[in-house]
Amino acid sequence: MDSYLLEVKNLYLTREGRVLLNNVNLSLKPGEIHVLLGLNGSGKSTLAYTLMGCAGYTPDRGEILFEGRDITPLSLSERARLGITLAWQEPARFEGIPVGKYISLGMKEPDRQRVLEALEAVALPPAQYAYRAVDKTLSGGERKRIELAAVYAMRPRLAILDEPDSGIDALSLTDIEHLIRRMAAEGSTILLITHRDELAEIGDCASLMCLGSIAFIGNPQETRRFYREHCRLHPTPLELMRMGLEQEEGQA
Ligand SMILES: Nc1ncnc2c1ncn2[C@@H]1O[C@H](COP(=O)(O)OP(=O)(O)OP(=O)(O)O)[C@@H](O)[C@H]1O
Repeated sequence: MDSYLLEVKNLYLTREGRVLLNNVNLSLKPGEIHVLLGLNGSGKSTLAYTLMGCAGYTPDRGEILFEGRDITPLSLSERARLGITLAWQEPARFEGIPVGKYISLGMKEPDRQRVLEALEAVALPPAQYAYRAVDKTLSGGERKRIELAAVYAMRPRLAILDEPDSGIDALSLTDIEHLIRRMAAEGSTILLITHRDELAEIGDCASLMCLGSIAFIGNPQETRRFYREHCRLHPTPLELMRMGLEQEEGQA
């Protein structure tokens, strides 16, 4: 029997009368890179916040298991202590502190060498960036890379990366891919959230989220194809039903 690092079972979340997560089921094996694709507004970030235990994202029903343990009742900081981390879509601003210090905030023990490695891993030359202040003179893409460096530096058990590619140019997309592979090689399990289907190729497995549900799970090529053929912003009920049928046929 497979043992999973993360198992999401029958997760539902309703906010302001809207069902944002609708019976989500997802399993990640240790060391796996799992890509979660989906259009804008399909519920990817909502799932990320719910997995992380963010305030206001307590599920109505369902379970989140981490190494077989039910972590659904745990707070964000308790989950962080288990080694779960979320790289936000909009990186947090700690105005004024040096970049190197910011990167070391989440590390169990200060390790200057690891901070420098983390900056190199996101292609930011340490000599230029380690002592520079985290402030509005950094570009959006630089902030994003610093956030990723901080996640890398802390060696998380599970890293939830919410659109690490947004605001980053095509050239540095390669750096991001490289970083994600490196994290996985060092033992982190990755849930990579994106709506750029070309990024799915770095996954061991890929899922597609649609209207708060997982509409398809397969290998990256299958999921990409399904995404390209079926996903548009407002699928009709008939299209949704067809998606369900095709997924079932694919699994039969
Ligand atoms: N706190 C909230 N209250 C009500 N609706 C919300 C709340 N948070 C998110 N939503 C809605 O839930 C839906 C899913 O949003 P979410 O941010 O999870 O989508 P997403 O797939 O991450 O989209 P994107 O790719 O644009 O980041 C959207 O329609 C959004 O407006």
